[in-house]
Amino acid sequence: MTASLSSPVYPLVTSSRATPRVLSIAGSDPSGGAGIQADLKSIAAHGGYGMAAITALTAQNTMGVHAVHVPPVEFLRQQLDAISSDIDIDAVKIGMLGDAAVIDEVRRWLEEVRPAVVVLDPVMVATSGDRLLRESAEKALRSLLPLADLITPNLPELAMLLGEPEAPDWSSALDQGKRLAAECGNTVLVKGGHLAGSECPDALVNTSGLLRRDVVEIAGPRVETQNSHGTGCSLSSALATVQARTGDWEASLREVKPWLLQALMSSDALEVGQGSGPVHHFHHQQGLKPGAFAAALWNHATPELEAIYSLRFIQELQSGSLPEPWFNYYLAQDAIYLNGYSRVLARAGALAPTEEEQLFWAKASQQCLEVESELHRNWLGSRETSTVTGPVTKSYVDHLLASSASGSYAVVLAAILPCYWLYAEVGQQLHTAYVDAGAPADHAYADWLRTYSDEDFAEATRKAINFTDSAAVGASDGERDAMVEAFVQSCRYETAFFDAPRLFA
Ligand SMILES: Nc1ncnc2c1ncn2[C@@H]1O[C@H](COP(=O)(O)OP(=O)(O)OP(=O)(O)O)[C@@H](O)[C@H]1O
Ligand SMILES: Cc1ncc(CO)c(N)n1
Repeated sequence: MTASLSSPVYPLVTSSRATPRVLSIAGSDPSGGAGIQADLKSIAAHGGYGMAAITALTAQNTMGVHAVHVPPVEFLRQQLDAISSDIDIDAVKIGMLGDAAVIDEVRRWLEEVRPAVVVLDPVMVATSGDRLLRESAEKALRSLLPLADLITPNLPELAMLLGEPEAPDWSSALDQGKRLAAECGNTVLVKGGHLAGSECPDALVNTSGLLRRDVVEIAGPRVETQNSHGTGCSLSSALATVQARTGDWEASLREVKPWLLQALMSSDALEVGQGSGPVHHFHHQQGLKPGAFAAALWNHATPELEAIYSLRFIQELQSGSLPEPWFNYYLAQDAIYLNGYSRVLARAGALAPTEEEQLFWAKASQQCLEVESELHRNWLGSRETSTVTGPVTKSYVDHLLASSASGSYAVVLAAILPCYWLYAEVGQQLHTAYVDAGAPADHAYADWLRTYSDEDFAEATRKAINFTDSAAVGASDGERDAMVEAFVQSCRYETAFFDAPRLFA
Protein backbone atom coordinates (compact mmCIF):
# COMPACT_ATOMS: atom_id res chain seq x y z
CA MET A 1 0.00 0.00 0.00
CA THR A 2 1.37 3.44 -0.85
CA ALA A 3 0.36 6.56 0.99
CA SER A 4 0.46 9.89 -0.81
CA LEU A 5 2.44 12.61 0.93
CA SER A 6 -0.46 15.03 0.91
CA SER A 7 -2.90 12.71 2.72
CA PRO A 8 -1.14 10.12 4.85
CA VAL A 9 -3.18 7.00 5.55
CA TYR A 10 -1.93 6.89 9.14
CA PRO A 11 -1.22 10.50 10.14
CA LEU A 12 1.67 10.61 12.59
CA VAL A 13 0.07 13.49 14.41
CA THR A 14 -3.65 13.07 15.06
CA SER A 15 -5.65 16.24 14.79
CA SER A 16 -6.22 17.56 18.28
CA ARG A 17 -7.83 20.73 19.53
CA ALA A 18 -6.50 22.96 22.26
CA THR A 19 -10.06 23.59 23.47
CA PRO A 20 -12.16 20.56 22.51
CA ARG A 21 -15.88 21.18 22.00
CA VAL A 22 -17.51 18.55 24.19
CA LEU A 23 -21.23 17.77 24.35
CA SER A 24 -22.83 16.10 27.35
CA ILE A 25 -26.11 14.31 26.64
CA ALA A 26 -27.32 13.65 30.16
CA GLY A 27 -29.76 14.40 32.96
CA SER A 28 -29.80 17.46 35.18
CA ASP A 29 -28.83 17.28 38.87
CA PRO A 30 -29.94 20.61 40.41
CA SER A 31 -27.65 20.05 43.41
CA GLY A 32 -24.71 20.33 40.99
CA GLY A 33 -22.68 17.22 41.85
CA ALA A 34 -23.72 14.82 39.10
CA GLY A 35 -25.34 14.84 35.65
CA ILE A 36 -24.80 17.70 33.22
CA GLN A 37 -23.77 20.07 36.01
CA ALA A 38 -20.86 17.80 36.95
CA ASP A 39 -20.08 17.19 33.27
CA LEU A 40 -19.79 20.90 32.46
CA LYS A 41 -17.50 21.48 35.46
CA SER A 42 -15.41 18.48 34.56
CA ILE A 43 -15.11 19.48 30.89
CA ALA A 44 -14.09 23.03 31.89
CA ALA A 45 -11.62 21.70 34.49
CA HIS A 46 -9.89 19.85 31.63
CA GLY A 47 -9.79 22.82 29.29
CA GLY A 48 -12.77 21.91 27.11
CA TYR A 49 -15.71 23.97 25.88
CA GLY A 50 -18.77 22.30 27.42
CA MET A 51 -22.24 21.95 25.92
CA ALA A 52 -25.27 20.11 27.29
CA ALA A 53 -28.41 18.56 25.79
CA ILE A 54 -30.68 17.62 28.67
CA THR A 55 -32.37 14.20 28.52
CA ALA A 56 -34.14 14.35 31.87
CA LEU A 57 -34.69 16.61 34.84
CA THR A 58 -34.19 15.14 38.28
CA ALA A 59 -35.12 16.62 41.62
CA GLN A 60 -32.21 15.32 43.72
CA ASN A 61 -29.62 16.31 46.26
CA THR A 62 -26.77 14.59 48.08
CA MET A 63 -29.26 12.40 50.00
CA GLY A 64 -31.22 10.96 47.09
CA VAL A 65 -33.47 11.38 44.05
CA HIS A 66 -36.97 12.76 44.81
CA ALA A 67 -38.42 12.84 41.30
CA VAL A 68 -37.53 12.38 37.63
CA HIS A 69 -39.15 14.18 34.72
CA VAL A 70 -38.37 13.13 31.14
CA PRO A 71 -39.43 15.87 28.70
CA PRO A 72 -40.89 14.87 25.29
CA VAL A 73 -38.21 13.13 23.24
CA GLU A 74 -38.89 15.44 20.28
CA PHE A 75 -37.56 18.30 22.37
CA LEU A 76 -34.31 16.41 23.06
CA ARG A 77 -33.94 15.95 19.32
CA GLN A 78 -34.44 19.70 18.81
CA GLN A 79 -31.66 20.40 21.31
CA LEU A 80 -29.32 17.92 19.60
CA ASP A 81 -30.08 19.27 16.12
CA ALA A 82 -29.63 22.87 17.27
CA ILE A 83 -26.12 21.97 18.39
CA SER A 84 -24.98 19.69 15.55
CA SER A 85 -26.39 21.90 12.78
CA ASP A 86 -24.18 24.75 13.93
CA ILE A 87 -21.22 23.49 15.92
CA ASP A 88 -18.48 20.94 15.19
CA ILE A 89 -18.46 18.51 18.09
CA ASP A 90 -15.10 16.99 19.07
CA ALA A 91 -16.41 14.59 21.71
CA VAL A 92 -19.70 13.40 23.18
CA LYS A 93 -20.32 12.05 26.64
CA ILE A 94 -23.60 10.24 27.23
CA GLY A 95 -24.97 9.87 30.75
CA MET A 96 -28.50 9.39 32.13
CA LEU A 97 -30.98 8.52 29.37
CA GLY A 98 -34.09 7.74 31.41
CA ASP A 99 -36.12 5.53 29.09
CA ALA A 100 -36.08 3.56 25.83
CA ALA A 101 -37.55 6.38 23.71
CA VAL A 102 -34.69 8.68 24.71
CA ILE A 103 -32.15 5.95 23.96
CA ASP A 104 -33.61 5.36 20.50
CA GLU A 105 -33.53 9.08 19.70
CA VAL A 106 -29.91 9.44 20.83
CA ARG A 107 -28.99 6.39 18.75
CA ARG A 108 -30.58 7.88 15.63
CA TRP A 109 -28.78 11.20 16.17
CA LEU A 110 -25.42 9.46 16.77
CA GLU A 111 -25.83 7.41 13.58
CA GLU A 112 -26.36 10.60 11.61
CA VAL A 113 -23.73 12.83 13.18
CA ARG A 114 -21.03 10.20 13.98
CA PRO A 115 -19.00 12.28 16.45
CA ALA A 116 -15.27 11.48 16.55
CA VAL A 117 -15.24 10.49 20.24
CA VAL A 118 -18.21 8.95 22.08
CA VAL A 119 -18.00 8.01 25.76
CA LEU A 120 -21.02 6.19 27.14
CA ASP A 121 -21.55 6.11 30.89
CA PRO A 122 -24.40 3.59 31.21
CA VAL A 123 -26.12 5.34 34.13
CA MET A 124 -28.72 3.12 35.74
CA VAL A 125 -28.71 3.74 39.48
CA ALA A 126 -27.60 6.88 41.41
CA THR A 127 -24.99 6.66 44.20
CA SER A 128 -27.97 6.94 46.58
CA GLY A 129 -29.47 3.73 45.12
CA ASP A 130 -32.32 5.43 43.21
CA ARG A 131 -33.07 4.24 39.67
CA LEU A 132 -32.22 6.63 36.82
CA LEU A 133 -33.08 4.27 33.95
CA ARG A 134 -36.37 2.40 33.58
CA GLU A 135 -35.82 -1.35 33.93
CA SER A 136 -37.66 -1.81 30.63
CA ALA A 137 -34.99 0.31 28.90
CA GLU A 138 -32.03 -1.94 29.70
CA LYS A 139 -32.28 -3.82 26.40
CA ALA A 140 -32.38 -0.58 24.44
CA LEU A 141 -29.28 0.61 26.28
CA ARG A 142 -27.41 -2.56 25.22
CA SER A 143 -28.19 -1.71 21.62
CA LEU A 144 -26.50 1.68 22.04
CA LEU A 145 -23.18 0.18 23.20
CA PRO A 146 -21.63 -0.47 19.75
CA LEU A 147 -21.96 3.23 18.90
CA ALA A 148 -19.62 4.21 21.73
CA ASP A 149 -15.81 4.25 21.60
CA LEU A 150 -15.53 3.89 25.38
CA ILE A 151 -18.06 2.47 27.85
CA THR A 152 -17.60 3.30 31.54
CA PRO A 153 -19.86 1.02 33.63
CA ASN A 154 -19.49 0.62 37.38
CA LEU A 155 -19.48 -2.98 38.64
CA PRO A 156 -23.29 -3.42 38.97
CA GLU A 157 -23.80 -1.81 35.52
CA LEU A 158 -21.12 -4.04 33.98
CA ALA A 159 -22.90 -7.12 35.31
CA MET A 160 -26.28 -5.91 34.10
CA LEU A 161 -25.02 -5.17 30.58
CA LEU A 162 -23.74 -8.75 30.37
CA GLY A 163 -26.78 -10.27 32.09
CA GLU A 164 -24.50 -11.80 34.74
CA PRO A 165 -24.25 -11.54 38.54
CA GLU A 166 -22.06 -8.69 39.88
CA ALA A 167 -18.32 -9.55 39.95
CA PRO A 168 -17.24 -10.46 43.49
CA ASP A 169 -13.63 -9.31 42.99
CA TRP A 170 -11.37 -7.29 40.70
CA SER A 171 -10.10 -10.16 38.55
CA SER A 172 -13.63 -11.35 37.76
CA ALA A 173 -14.58 -7.74 37.00
CA LEU A 174 -11.72 -7.60 34.47
CA ASP A 175 -12.97 -10.87 32.90
CA GLN A 176 -16.41 -9.33 32.58
CA GLY A 177 -14.83 -6.22 31.05
CA LYS A 178 -13.10 -8.40 28.43
CA ARG A 179 -16.37 -10.15 27.57
CA LEU A 180 -18.23 -6.87 27.18
CA ALA A 181 -15.42 -5.31 25.10
CA ALA A 182 -15.33 -8.34 22.79
CA GLU A 183 -19.12 -8.29 22.46
CA CYS A 184 -19.37 -4.56 21.62
CA GLY A 185 -16.10 -4.22 19.71
CA ASN A 186 -14.98 -1.19 21.69
CA THR A 187 -13.08 -0.23 24.84
CA VAL A 188 -14.52 -0.77 28.32
CA LEU A 189 -13.33 1.09 31.39
CA VAL A 190 -13.75 -1.25 34.35
CA LYS A 191 -14.01 0.94 37.47
CA GLY A 192 -12.99 -0.13 40.96
CA GLY A 193 -15.15 2.39 42.83
CA HIS A 194 -17.51 -0.28 44.14
CA LEU A 195 -14.80 -2.67 45.37
CA ALA A 196 -14.04 -3.23 49.05
CA GLY A 197 -10.54 -2.55 50.42
CA SER A 198 -7.97 0.19 50.38
CA GLU A 199 -7.30 0.15 46.64
CA CYS A 200 -9.36 1.75 43.88
CA PRO A 201 -8.01 0.59 40.51
CA ASP A 202 -9.46 1.31 37.07
CA ALA A 203 -8.66 -0.63 33.90
CA LEU A 204 -9.08 0.00 30.18
CA VAL A 205 -10.03 -3.22 28.42
CA ASN A 206 -9.98 -3.83 24.69
CA THR A 207 -9.48 -7.25 23.12
CA SER A 208 -8.96 -6.10 19.54
CA GLY A 209 -5.40 -4.75 19.89
CA LEU A 210 -6.28 -1.05 20.12
CA LEU A 211 -4.49 -0.66 23.46
CA ARG A 212 -0.88 -1.47 24.41
CA ARG A 213 -2.27 -4.63 26.07
CA ASP A 214 -5.76 -6.14 26.32
CA VAL A 215 -5.99 -4.84 29.89
CA VAL A 216 -4.27 -1.60 30.91
CA GLU A 217 -4.72 -1.24 34.64
CA ILE A 218 -4.05 1.99 36.50
CA ALA A 219 -3.76 1.53 40.24
CA GLY A 220 -4.91 4.12 42.75
CA PRO A 221 -5.63 4.44 46.45
CA ARG A 222 -9.18 4.57 47.81
CA VAL A 223 -10.04 7.92 49.41
CA GLU A 224 -11.88 7.56 52.72
CA THR A 225 -14.85 9.75 51.98
CA GLN A 226 -18.58 9.46 51.45
CA ASN A 227 -18.38 12.26 48.84
CA SER A 228 -18.56 10.11 45.73
CA HIS A 229 -21.71 11.71 44.26
CA GLY A 230 -21.11 12.13 40.53
CA THR A 231 -17.64 10.52 40.34
CA GLY A 232 -18.79 8.41 37.35
CA CYS A 233 -20.20 11.47 35.50
CA SER A 234 -17.11 13.55 36.25
CA LEU A 235 -14.74 10.80 35.14
CA SER A 236 -16.50 10.01 31.85
CA SER A 237 -16.82 13.65 30.75
CA ALA A 238 -13.19 14.35 31.71
CA LEU A 239 -12.09 11.34 29.64
CA ALA A 240 -14.12 12.52 26.62
CA THR A 241 -12.48 15.95 26.86
CA VAL A 242 -8.90 14.76 27.29
CA GLN A 243 -9.34 12.06 24.63
CA ALA A 244 -10.27 14.77 22.09
CA ARG A 245 -6.90 16.35 22.85
CA THR A 246 -4.65 13.25 23.16
CA GLY A 247 -6.36 10.66 20.94
CA ASP A 248 -5.02 8.02 23.36
CA TRP A 249 -7.26 6.39 25.98
CA GLU A 250 -4.42 5.30 28.23
CA ALA A 251 -2.83 8.77 28.22
CA SER A 252 -6.27 10.25 28.90
CA LEU A 253 -6.93 7.99 31.89
CA ARG A 254 -3.42 8.64 33.26
CA GLU A 255 -4.20 12.36 33.18
CA VAL A 256 -7.73 12.15 34.56
CA LYS A 257 -7.35 9.61 37.39
CA PRO A 258 -4.93 11.68 39.54
CA TRP A 259 -7.18 14.71 39.01
CA LEU A 260 -10.22 12.75 40.23
CA LEU A 261 -8.25 11.49 43.23
CA GLN A 262 -7.45 15.08 44.24
CA ALA A 263 -11.06 16.10 43.53
CA LEU A 264 -12.21 13.39 45.98
CA MET A 265 -9.56 14.35 48.54
CA SER A 266 -10.57 18.03 48.38
CA SER A 267 -14.32 17.31 48.46
CA ASP A 268 -14.75 18.05 52.20
CA ALA A 269 -13.73 21.68 51.61
CA LEU A 270 -16.91 22.25 49.54
CA GLU A 271 -19.32 21.54 52.44
CA VAL A 272 -22.21 20.71 50.09
CA GLY A 273 -25.07 18.69 51.57
CA GLN A 274 -25.47 16.14 54.34
CA GLY A 275 -25.27 12.95 52.31
CA SER A 276 -22.90 11.79 49.61
CA GLY A 277 -21.42 15.13 48.57
CA PRO A 278 -19.86 16.20 45.25
CA VAL A 279 -16.18 16.13 44.34
CA HIS A 280 -14.16 19.35 44.00
CA HIS A 281 -13.74 19.71 40.23
CA PHE A 282 -11.63 22.87 40.50
CA HIS A 283 -9.39 21.84 43.38
CA HIS A 284 -6.36 22.67 41.22
CA GLN A 285 -7.44 26.29 40.91
CA GLN A 286 -7.78 26.92 44.62
CA GLY A 287 -5.90 30.09 45.44
CA LEU A 288 -3.16 29.95 48.06
CA LYS A 289 -4.08 31.42 51.44
CA PRO A 290 -1.76 34.21 52.66
CA GLY A 291 1.11 32.75 54.65
CA ALA A 292 0.57 29.19 53.41
CA PHE A 293 3.45 29.21 50.95
CA ALA A 294 5.86 30.81 53.41
CA ALA A 295 4.87 28.14 55.96
CA ALA A 296 5.58 25.42 53.39
CA LEU A 297 8.98 26.99 52.67
CA TRP A 298 9.76 27.06 56.38
CA ASN A 299 9.06 23.30 56.54
CA HIS A 300 11.78 22.86 53.92
CA ALA A 301 14.16 25.08 55.88
CA THR A 302 13.89 23.41 59.30
CA PRO A 303 16.03 20.32 58.55
CA GLU A 304 18.69 22.69 57.20
CA LEU A 305 18.55 24.77 60.40
CA GLU A 306 19.17 21.63 62.43
CA ALA A 307 22.14 20.82 60.24
CA ILE A 308 23.48 24.36 60.79
CA TYR A 309 23.19 24.12 64.58
CA SER A 310 25.08 20.85 64.61
CA LEU A 311 28.05 22.31 62.65
CA ARG A 312 31.35 22.63 64.47
CA PHE A 313 31.70 26.18 63.15
CA ILE A 314 28.45 27.32 64.80
CA GLN A 315 29.00 25.44 68.07
CA GLU A 316 32.52 26.81 68.49
CA LEU A 317 31.53 30.34 67.42
CA GLN A 318 28.99 30.18 70.22
CA SER A 319 31.44 28.81 72.83
CA GLY A 320 34.30 31.06 71.70
CA SER A 321 36.66 28.16 70.89
CA LEU A 322 36.46 28.62 67.10
CA PRO A 323 39.97 28.62 65.49
CA GLU A 324 40.69 32.17 64.36
CA PRO A 325 41.66 31.20 60.75
CA TRP A 326 38.18 29.69 60.37
CA PHE A 327 36.54 32.88 61.53
CA ASN A 328 38.74 34.97 59.23
CA TYR A 329 37.95 32.73 56.27
CA TYR A 330 34.24 33.06 57.04
CA LEU A 331 34.39 36.88 57.20
CA ALA A 332 36.41 37.18 53.98
CA GLN A 333 34.04 34.87 52.09
CA ASP A 334 31.06 36.74 53.51
CA ALA A 335 32.39 40.01 52.06
CA ILE A 336 32.79 38.37 48.63
CA TYR A 337 29.33 36.81 48.91
CA LEU A 338 27.67 40.12 49.86
CA ASN A 339 28.99 41.75 46.73
CA GLY A 340 27.28 39.12 44.55
CA TYR A 341 24.17 39.09 46.74
CA SER A 342 23.84 42.86 46.32
CA ARG A 343 23.64 42.43 42.54
CA VAL A 344 20.89 39.83 42.89
CA LEU A 345 18.94 42.09 45.27
CA ALA A 346 19.18 44.84 42.66
CA ARG A 347 17.79 42.40 40.10
CA ALA A 348 14.84 41.69 42.43
CA GLY A 349 14.27 45.45 42.54
CA ALA A 350 14.28 45.57 38.74
CA LEU A 351 11.66 42.82 38.55
CA ALA A 352 9.48 44.04 41.45
CA PRO A 353 5.80 44.58 40.56
CA THR A 354 5.23 47.45 43.01
CA GLU A 355 7.17 50.58 43.91
CA GLU A 356 7.19 49.57 47.58
CA GLU A 357 8.95 46.32 46.72
CA GLN A 358 11.25 48.02 44.21
CA LEU A 359 12.35 50.46 46.91
CA PHE A 360 12.79 47.71 49.49
CA TRP A 361 15.11 45.64 47.28
CA ALA A 362 17.01 48.67 45.98
CA LYS A 363 17.71 49.75 49.58
CA ALA A 364 18.60 46.19 50.55
CA SER A 365 21.06 46.05 47.66
CA GLN A 366 22.70 49.28 48.82
CA GLN A 367 22.83 48.20 52.48
CA CYS A 368 24.45 44.98 51.42
CA LEU A 369 27.35 46.90 49.85
CA GLU A 370 27.60 49.05 52.98
CA VAL A 371 27.91 45.93 55.14
CA GLU A 372 30.55 44.64 52.75
CA SER A 373 32.65 47.83 53.16
CA GLU A 374 32.16 47.72 56.90
CA LEU A 375 33.48 44.16 56.99
CA HIS A 376 36.59 45.32 55.18
CA ARG A 377 36.98 48.48 57.31
CA ASN A 378 36.33 47.08 60.77
CA TRP A 379 36.99 43.37 60.59
CA LEU A 380 39.15 42.29 57.70
CA GLY A 381 41.76 45.10 57.67
CA SER A 382 43.55 43.74 60.74
CA ARG A 383 43.23 40.03 59.83
CA GLU A 384 45.13 37.72 57.58
CA THR A 385 42.70 36.64 54.90
CA SER A 386 42.64 35.54 51.29
CA THR A 387 40.65 37.41 48.66
CA VAL A 388 40.21 34.24 46.59
CA THR A 389 36.56 33.26 46.09
CA GLY A 390 36.01 29.89 47.80
CA PRO A 391 34.10 27.05 46.11
CA VAL A 392 30.95 27.35 48.26
CA THR A 393 30.83 31.14 47.85
CA LYS A 394 31.20 30.72 44.09
CA SER A 395 28.46 28.07 43.85
CA TYR A 396 26.05 29.96 46.08
CA VAL A 397 26.43 33.23 44.16
CA ASP A 398 26.19 31.38 40.84
CA HIS A 399 22.94 29.77 42.02
CA LEU A 400 21.54 33.19 42.95
CA LEU A 401 22.59 34.70 39.64
CA ALA A 402 21.05 31.76 37.73
CA SER A 403 17.79 32.23 39.65
CA SER A 404 17.78 35.91 38.79
CA ALA A 405 18.42 35.03 35.14
CA SER A 406 15.13 33.06 35.17
CA GLY A 407 13.40 36.42 34.90
CA SER A 408 10.79 35.36 37.46
CA TYR A 409 10.46 37.77 40.38
CA ALA A 410 8.93 34.98 42.49
CA VAL A 411 11.85 32.62 41.84
CA VAL A 412 14.50 35.28 42.57
CA LEU A 413 12.80 36.06 45.89
CA ALA A 414 12.69 32.40 46.85
CA ALA A 415 16.42 32.11 46.14
CA ILE A 416 17.19 35.31 48.08
CA LEU A 417 15.08 34.48 51.13
CA PRO A 418 17.20 31.87 53.01
CA CYS A 419 20.05 34.37 53.40
CA TYR A 420 17.64 36.60 55.34
CA TRP A 421 15.59 33.98 57.09
CA LEU A 422 18.21 31.43 58.17
CA TYR A 423 20.76 34.12 59.01
CA ALA A 424 18.21 36.00 61.14
CA GLU A 425 17.21 32.78 62.88
CA VAL A 426 20.78 31.57 63.52
CA GLY A 427 21.92 35.07 64.54
CA GLN A 428 19.07 35.39 67.02
CA GLN A 429 19.90 31.99 68.48
CA LEU A 430 23.63 32.76 68.83
CA HIS A 431 22.97 36.17 70.35
CA THR A 432 20.45 34.80 72.84
CA ALA A 433 22.86 32.05 73.89
CA TYR A 434 25.61 34.67 74.37
CA VAL A 435 23.36 36.91 76.48
CA ASP A 436 22.10 33.89 78.48
CA ALA A 437 25.72 33.05 79.26
CA GLY A 438 26.02 36.50 80.91
CA ALA A 439 27.47 38.26 77.83
CA PRO A 440 31.09 37.45 78.81
CA ALA A 441 33.38 40.29 77.63
CA ASP A 442 36.34 37.90 77.27
CA HIS A 443 34.48 35.78 74.70
CA ALA A 444 36.78 35.70 71.63
CA TYR A 445 33.90 36.62 69.29
CA ALA A 446 31.88 38.87 71.64
CA ASP A 447 31.95 41.85 69.26
CA TRP A 448 30.70 39.70 66.40
CA LEU A 449 27.93 38.03 68.41
CA ARG A 450 26.65 41.45 69.47
CA THR A 451 26.09 42.39 65.78
CA TYR A 452 23.55 39.59 65.54
CA SER A 453 20.85 41.37 67.53
CA ASP A 454 19.59 43.81 64.97
CA GLU A 455 15.87 44.65 65.01
CA ASP A 456 16.14 46.37 61.59
CA PHE A 457 17.40 43.14 60.05
CA ALA A 458 14.60 41.16 61.74
CA GLU A 459 12.05 43.62 60.30
CA ALA A 460 13.60 43.41 56.82
CA THR A 461 13.43 39.60 57.08
CA ARG A 462 9.70 39.73 57.88
CA LYS A 463 9.13 41.92 54.82
CA ALA A 464 11.20 39.63 52.58
CA ILE A 465 9.09 36.65 53.78
CA ASN A 466 5.83 38.49 53.07
CA PHE A 467 6.92 39.63 49.61
CA THR A 468 7.94 36.07 48.73
CA ASP A 469 4.63 34.70 50.01
CA SER A 470 2.62 37.23 47.96
CA ALA A 471 4.68 36.48 44.84
CA ALA A 472 3.79 32.79 45.27
CA VAL A 473 0.05 33.56 45.43
CA GLY A 474 0.16 35.01 41.92
CA ALA A 475 2.57 32.41 40.52
CA SER A 476 1.75 29.42 38.31
CA ASP A 477 2.14 25.85 39.61
CA GLY A 478 5.35 25.47 37.63
CA GLU A 479 6.75 28.73 38.98
CA ARG A 480 5.93 27.68 42.55
CA ASP A 481 7.79 24.41 42.02
CA ALA A 482 10.76 26.44 40.77
CA MET A 483 10.48 28.67 43.88
CA VAL A 484 10.67 25.69 46.22
CA GLU A 485 13.64 24.33 44.29
CA ALA A 486 15.48 27.69 44.40
CA PHE A 487 14.71 28.13 48.12
CA VAL A 488 15.84 24.63 49.08
CA GLN A 489 19.10 25.02 47.15
CA SER A 490 19.84 28.34 48.85
CA CYS A 491 19.15 26.74 52.26
CA ARG A 492 21.70 24.03 51.44
CA TYR A 493 24.24 26.68 50.47
CA GLU A 494 23.62 28.51 53.76
CA THR A 495 24.62 25.35 55.63
CA ALA A 496 27.58 24.73 53.33
CA PHE A 497 28.70 28.34 53.80
CA PHE A 498 28.98 27.92 57.58
CA ASP A 499 30.78 24.62 57.07
CA ALA A 500 33.21 25.92 54.41
CA PRO A 501 35.88 27.21 56.88
CA ARG A 502 36.32 23.66 58.25
CA LEU A 503 36.98 22.41 54.72
CA PHE A 504 38.80 25.25 53.00
CA ALA A 505 40.35 27.64 55.57
N1 LIG B 1 -13.34 6.38 47.33
C1 LIG B 1 -12.70 6.50 46.18
N2 LIG B 1 -11.38 6.76 46.15
C2 LIG B 1 -10.72 6.90 44.99
N3 LIG B 1 -11.30 6.79 43.80
C3 LIG B 1 -12.63 6.52 43.74
C4 LIG B 1 -13.39 6.36 44.93
N4 LIG B 1 -14.69 6.12 44.57
C5 LIG B 1 -14.72 6.13 43.24
N5 LIG B 1 -13.48 6.36 42.72
C6 LIG B 1 -13.12 6.48 41.32
O1 LIG B 1 -14.16 7.22 40.72
C7 LIG B 1 -14.45 6.77 39.42
C8 LIG B 1 -15.90 6.33 39.33
O2 LIG B 1 -15.99 5.06 39.90
P1 LIG B 1 -17.31 4.38 40.43
O3 LIG B 1 -17.09 2.92 40.34
O4 LIG B 1 -17.65 4.94 41.76
O5 LIG B 1 -18.34 4.88 39.34
P2 LIG B 1 -19.89 5.15 39.43
O6 LIG B 1 -20.53 4.24 40.43
O7 LIG B 1 -20.36 5.12 38.04
O8 LIG B 1 -19.94 6.63 39.98
P3 LIG B 1 -21.23 7.44 40.53
O9 LIG B 1 -20.98 7.56 41.98
O10 LIG B 1 -21.16 8.75 39.84
O11 LIG B 1 -22.45 6.67 40.15
C9 LIG B 1 -13.43 5.65 39.17
O12 LIG B 1 -12.28 6.20 38.55
C10 LIG B 1 -13.08 5.17 40.55
O13 LIG B 1 -11.82 4.55 40.60
C1 LIG C 1 -28.71 13.39 36.51
C2 LIG C 1 -27.83 12.35 37.06
N1 LIG C 1 -27.03 11.64 36.24
C3 LIG C 1 -26.19 10.70 36.74
C4 LIG C 1 -26.17 10.42 38.09
C5 LIG C 1 -25.27 9.33 38.61
O1 LIG C 1 -24.38 9.76 39.53
C6 LIG C 1 -27.03 11.19 38.92
N2 LIG C 1 -27.06 10.98 40.26
N3 LIG C 1 -27.83 12.13 38.38
